[in-house]
Amino acid sequence: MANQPRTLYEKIWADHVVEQRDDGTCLIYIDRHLVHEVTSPQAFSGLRANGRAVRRPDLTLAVPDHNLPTTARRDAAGRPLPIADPESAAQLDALTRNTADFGIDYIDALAPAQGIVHVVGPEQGFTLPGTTLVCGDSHTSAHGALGALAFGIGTSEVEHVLATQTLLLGRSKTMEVRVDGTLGFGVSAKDVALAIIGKLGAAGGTGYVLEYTGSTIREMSIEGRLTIANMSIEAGARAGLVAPDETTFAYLKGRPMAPKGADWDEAVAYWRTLPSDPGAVYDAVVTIDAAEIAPLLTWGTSPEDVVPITGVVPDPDSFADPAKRDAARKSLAYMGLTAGTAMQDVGVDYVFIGSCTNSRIEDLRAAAKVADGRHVADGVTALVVPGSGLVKAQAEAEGLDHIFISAGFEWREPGCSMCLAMNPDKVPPGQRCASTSNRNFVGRQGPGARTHLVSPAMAAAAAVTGRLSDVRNLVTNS
Ligand SMILES: CC(C)[C@H](C(=O)O)[C@@H](O)C(=O)O
Ligand code: SF4
Repeated sequence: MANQPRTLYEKIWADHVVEQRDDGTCLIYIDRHLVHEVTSPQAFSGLRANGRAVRRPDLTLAVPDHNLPTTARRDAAGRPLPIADPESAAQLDALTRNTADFGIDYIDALAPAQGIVHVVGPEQGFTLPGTTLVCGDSHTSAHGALGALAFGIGTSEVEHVLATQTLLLGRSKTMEVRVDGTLGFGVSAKDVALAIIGKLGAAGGTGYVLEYTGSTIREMSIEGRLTIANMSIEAGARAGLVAPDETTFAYLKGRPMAPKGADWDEAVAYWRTLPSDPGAVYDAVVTIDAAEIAPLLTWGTSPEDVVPITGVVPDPDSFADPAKRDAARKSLAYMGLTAGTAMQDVGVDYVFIGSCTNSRIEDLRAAAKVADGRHVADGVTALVVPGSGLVKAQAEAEGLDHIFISAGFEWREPGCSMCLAMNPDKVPPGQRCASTSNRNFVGRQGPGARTHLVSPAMAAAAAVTGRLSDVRNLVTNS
């Protein structure tokens, strides 16, 4: 059945099978491997212990992001500043040593291109359509926005890929997530991502690779697609794909690690063959009407706990499923919320604009548009953390840093920052944060921290009003 229509996932999979095993699993060739400081140290130790080399250092790229403080990295004289936390310093030193010893490309903490691994990959043109891409990090799903089959792996798999450039994998089921129509005023890719997770549930995508299709996705920038693919894992899916198109090619052309000259033309010709064939069959299909998506946010401690900003804190008793009722009760207690409270009546103490979900230039522009000419409300600490040094430089070239700083936001160095409590940027216990990141789990932003996931524009709206706010009341539709 050579001519049977195939999905994008099936095509990429078929092009990477090295060996099919009797139990149905396949040895899959891995084209790209991203490495960060948290999940790689034991993998390198394993290689050393077994006297192994990295098989394809040229297909491996390392960058520190999770542990790195986002305060100034050099003193006034330009000398590098030491990292205060000994554990972070040790992990960063280990990455520096490991990449040097094994001959791996390394964007170090002081390099202009340093940033969050999932911002850096696409930005450098390291992430390419039709490739298999892995990283010891769950949000590797982001890279699927460019049509790469990209997923997170554990540390032992990191070692396996370093040593062999392959992985033993079982096939996933496919789910089409179709979003059609025009997004309303004030509604962004983040709201689409939250709408999808709200609909699927945090486990709805388990066992599937999602493919995002439909006119809304087609019309979306790569930045927006990255936001959506990034959160695939929050719906339980291992990966999320967007078929490559002209938007993808325009984004990648000329990037430092993208193919050049005749190689580029050849690559684009291949990439054009990748989109799912008409009539290709998915194991499941979900459709969403873009016009029905409002600016959304989370109320609880799972990314599926989604409500429109015009809504209220739900009553746990309103959930049919007893497990969900119980979870909702616990969530409300943790979040310090009472059922029936209007979301817009909830005050915030912190605002975090950053993370691999929402720290690219378009995200910062959207937040700056709201911040422009306003001021962060009294008692609110607001951080803007660009996803990479290149995003930061671009934002500064556009004057966005001035807008943020004069509005009272802190303008930081790139890194994971307040997305997770692995570096000095933490939300104190009991404090509430409007955050553009992707996880609102218990303790995610610090022990006892309360997180509401929002879009960049909504985060800026919360910062300047001091409460969860409808961004549509703060910007004009022009
Ligand atoms: C630290 C890392 C392993 C982790 C992940 O896998 O995603 C982190 O990036 C996260 O977002 O929780
Ligand atoms: S920004 Fe957050 S979600 Fe992304 S890799 Fe870092 S810790 Fe994970």
